[in-house]
Amino acid sequence: MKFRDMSTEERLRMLLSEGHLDEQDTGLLAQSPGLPTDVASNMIENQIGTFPVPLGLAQHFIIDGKPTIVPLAVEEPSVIAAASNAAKRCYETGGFTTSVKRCGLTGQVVFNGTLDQPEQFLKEHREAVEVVAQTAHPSLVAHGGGLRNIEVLTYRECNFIEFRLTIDPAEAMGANVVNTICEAVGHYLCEQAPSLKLLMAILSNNAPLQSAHARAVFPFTQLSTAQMDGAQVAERMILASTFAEISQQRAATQNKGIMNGVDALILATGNDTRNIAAAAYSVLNPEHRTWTNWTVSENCLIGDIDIPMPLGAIGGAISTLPMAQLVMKLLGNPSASQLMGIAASVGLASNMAALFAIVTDGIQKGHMNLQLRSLAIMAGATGEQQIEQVANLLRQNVKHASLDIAKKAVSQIKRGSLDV
Ligand SMILES: CC(C)(COP(=O)([O-])OP(=O)([O-])OC[C@H]1O[C@@H](n2cnc3c(N)ncnc32)[C@H](O)[C@@H]1OP(=O)([O-])[O-])[C@@H](O)C(=O)NCCC(=O)NCCSC(=O)C[C@@](C)(O)CC(=O)[O-]
Ligand SMILES: NC(=O)C1=CN([C@@H]2O[C@H](COP(=O)(O)OP(=O)(O)OC[C@H]3O[C@@H](n4cnc5c(N)ncnc54)[C@H](OP(=O)(O)O)[C@@H]3O)[C@@H](O)[C@H]2O)C=CC1
Repeated sequence: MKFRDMSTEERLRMLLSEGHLDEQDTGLLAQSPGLPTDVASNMIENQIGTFPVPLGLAQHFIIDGKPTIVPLAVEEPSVIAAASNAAKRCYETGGFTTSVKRCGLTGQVVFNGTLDQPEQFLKEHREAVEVVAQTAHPSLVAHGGGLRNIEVLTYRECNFIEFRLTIDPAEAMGANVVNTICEAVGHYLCEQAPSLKLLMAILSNNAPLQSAHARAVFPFTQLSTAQMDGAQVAERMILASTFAEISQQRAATQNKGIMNGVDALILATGNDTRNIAAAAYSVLNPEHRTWTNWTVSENCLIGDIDIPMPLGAIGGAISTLPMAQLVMKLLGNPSASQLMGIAASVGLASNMAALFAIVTDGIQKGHMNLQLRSLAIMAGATGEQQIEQVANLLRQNVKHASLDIAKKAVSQIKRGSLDV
């Protein structure tokens, strides 16, 4: 029997019998916490288990005047603490204010060939294309979405013609919906112009029309440290962000920091993380290397983020994963537009906390402090008391904390020769 045709149980038995895994391993895989095997095995191919990551709650968020619990699914320590930390520092000024543009996704129907008068061709077939699009996915129109625009682009020098569709996915992320419509339109146009060869009919993950803006105001009083007053910290944070605009190396790190929160929220809601990353990074260029902007006004630091966020509140894994449904419930069952605003706010918060840390105490103080517990577990520490014992030991000389030192501490504790 082919691997693809086996049940999950049969695949585990095979891995066991061929010696790839032992019984403890297959027992771990069979547990599949939070996601029944019959759901998981129908979501992906060749499924053997699930891969849980921790789910936590970022606190102190007020978004558009509403206190919001923000569930984040993430494997990295300090991401949730950082987002909460930033949200707390703008709590008294009302938290995050968002605005969202949700005007449609782009579908590309691309042909190899030429047309003498492409504009005229489109004009003659526009109405029929609209009917084809609607018939391809009638329920989308019922949900308030559907085809919004068609334009034709010619690439004469390379012999391509593209019919570019703008499709409103209503509350869905919309990839399947858009692909279905594009393919139907592609086949229809082929029939109308036999000189054209359909090359592809596919969603574009460049989604400038599905983007979110968030703003937060951080009073200088919330930024001061033992060494610097709030105005100085704000100035240094702006400088750090300015440096990201001129240094590709720094921008990559700043953007990773923004994605810490965004990606964790996207994952937790069952949205497609690759889609959001592709859309977000596709708008960056040497003139615009990051999504945030920091300014100062009236004794406050003001943060803005503008980021493509083509996500959905329904469909795909959002509706299939029980955990994603639970997360949506914790978020107050937001609409797709509201979720876009929440994601942008978390991205802005993640950036704020990271900038604040790196221009004041440095990232290692806060981040490593939390990372040490992971290091202790990696070194083999078990149980709350042992993990904290090892983390404490590493904390005493945080600059030299390493897996080796952690392992030595664990073995000493296990032998009873270390008392921290
Ligand atoms: C780590 C902190 C938050 C400590 O910061 P702190 O000032 O010591 O925190 P605090 O103890 O004063 O607490 C402030 C709030 O933070 C939260 N908080 C604080 N600690 C915890 C915790 N243990 N568990 C849960 N929540 C925590 C919590 O909400 C708390 O308020 P409270 O609820 O207590 O009233 C701070 O140093 C920080 O924000 N650092 C930034 C960490 C960061 O950005 N991590 C991401 C990983 S690094 C990275 O990926 C890329 C990066 C950073 O390089 C990107 C870039 O360079 O731009
Ligand atoms: N390039 C990319 O990024 C690609 C991504 N994907 C994947 O596609 C999936 C997302 O596609 P998507 O089309 O959103 O998901 P679905 O295929 O699940 O489609 C969404 C469905 O939700 C139903 N629905 C119910 N209520 C609403 C509403 N209010 N608004 C809109 N739809 C509603 C509709 O079906 P009904 O008829 O029942 O009402 C609709 O067809 C993700 O899993 C993604 O990973 C796939 C291909 C490419």
